[in-house]
Amino acid sequence: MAKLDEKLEGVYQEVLKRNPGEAEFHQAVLEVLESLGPVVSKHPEYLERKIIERICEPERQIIFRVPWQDDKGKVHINRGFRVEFNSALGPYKGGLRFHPSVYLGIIKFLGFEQIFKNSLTGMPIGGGKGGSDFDPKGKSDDEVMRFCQSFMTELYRHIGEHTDVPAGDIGVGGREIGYMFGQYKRITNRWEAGVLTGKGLKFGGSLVRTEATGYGAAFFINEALKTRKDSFDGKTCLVSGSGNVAIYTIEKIHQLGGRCIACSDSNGVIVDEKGLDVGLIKQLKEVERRRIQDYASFHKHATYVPNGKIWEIPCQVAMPSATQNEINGKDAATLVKNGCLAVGEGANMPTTPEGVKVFLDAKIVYGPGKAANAGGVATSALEMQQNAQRDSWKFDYTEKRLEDIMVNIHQLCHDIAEEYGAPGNYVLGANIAGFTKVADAMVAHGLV
Ligand SMILES: NC(=O)C1=CN([C@@H]2O[C@H](COP(=O)(O)OP(=O)(O)OC[C@H]3O[C@@H](n4cnc5c(N)ncnc54)[C@H](OP(=O)(O)O)[C@@H]3O)[C@@H](O)[C@H]2O)C=CC1
Ligand SMILES: O=C(O)CCC(=O)C(=O)O
Repeated sequence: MAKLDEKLEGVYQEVLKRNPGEAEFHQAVLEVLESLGPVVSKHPEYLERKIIERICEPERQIIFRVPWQDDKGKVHINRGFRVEFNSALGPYKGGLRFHPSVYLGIIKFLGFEQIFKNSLTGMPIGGGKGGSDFDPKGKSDDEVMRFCQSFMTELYRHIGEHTDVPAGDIGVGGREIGYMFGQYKRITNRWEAGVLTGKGLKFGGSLVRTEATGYGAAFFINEALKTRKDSFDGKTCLVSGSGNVAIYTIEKIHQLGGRCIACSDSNGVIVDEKGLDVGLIKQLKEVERRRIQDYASFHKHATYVPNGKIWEIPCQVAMPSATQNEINGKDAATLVKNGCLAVGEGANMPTTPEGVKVFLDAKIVYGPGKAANAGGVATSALEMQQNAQRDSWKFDYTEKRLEDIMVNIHQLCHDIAEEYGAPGNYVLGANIAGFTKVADAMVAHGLV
């Protein structure tokens, strides 16, 4: 682990003291602070004005009760969160996660990452994140609807197209966004498309938003491979998860000439050496809401490995697209030993600090989540633009906008890494580029 600059060490110790028990948040903060030593030497005003302390302290944290009834009439109480982290560049923007593991520390790490990611997109969006410890798995549509309505019955008073614009994340897709939009409209009596993104295409959604995070991550790694005179062509790839990000990462890798041979869920891994059948995965996961295990009953040549470890399968490109800390130091060493040339993070913070060190030391291509998966939120900002114009753009045009944004993000991270004497280090490039823009805006806004 890099040693922190003395002044930044003080900031970090304060973060630990003020936010006890929030391990994921501590991890996300430390990773950013490790990159900022040379920045604060060059810009002492950031320290004088306590910009870093301010960035580490959310502007507002909302925690609320979410009561709902299941189909049998039994009452359940979940906890809802929205952390409005930083609005220096625009309204708070970031997804909602519904997963039983959710607690304040996870929402804060995600919200903190979102500040820098959103800055990298070049769009006018601040950082925020929210969610609940509600588990949508195994719930009926009606149960999910009642939960979403109860969740929005509190959340509506904190959000708005110029204030805070939530979207999806783990466990929150088009169905959940639709129910929440309906409840927002009902409570406020406003048809305000820009209040949520990831909406259905018939009521203000944008083409390409569904595909954007996965496609964007593949575009980013494609750019990084080009700097090494390489491409996806003919590469064997692994993509963890089998949700929104995973599905469209696989699809774009195939379009770019690679072959994904495995994906996963929290129960196991599916391996298809012929290349995964994306159409089948979409049908199983998006339409029928089944488990990835069922893939093997449609393709007899594929194998399902219960509790399998996807990172043990030899590959040239790995795209973790499930959840945080899914690649540890040992997994990273295995990937590198097996010939992996590039890792692109579709998920947020999927690699532990030990794993990141392995990738950086090995000097393979390593695209950290806040840069590589920024295509989702960038396309959400494009959805906001279309809503503001009361317009809807064509698929090809919107996809080209996404690709251009990802090419720019790659270039920015690449150039900043070179400028700071660490060529090829996209972690440093993303942290410094993302941070500097927010910090300069905060300086300009005065002490707020
Ligand atoms: N959706 C978006 O636009 C964006 C998402 N991200 C990040 O991408 C990642 C995936 O999100 P998304 O695809 O939207 O979510 P989905 O809910 O669509 O899919 C999540 C996938 O990851 C697996 N998964 C989730 N939690 C765990 C866990 N604790 N252990 C093992 N597997 C797990 C799920 O398996 P199972 O069904 O078994 O739980 C599922 O296959 C997250 O890190 C998210 O923060 C980043 C940027 C934008
Ligand atoms: O589209 C959005 O607003 C949020 C996407 C998101 O949650 C993320 O980038 O992690």
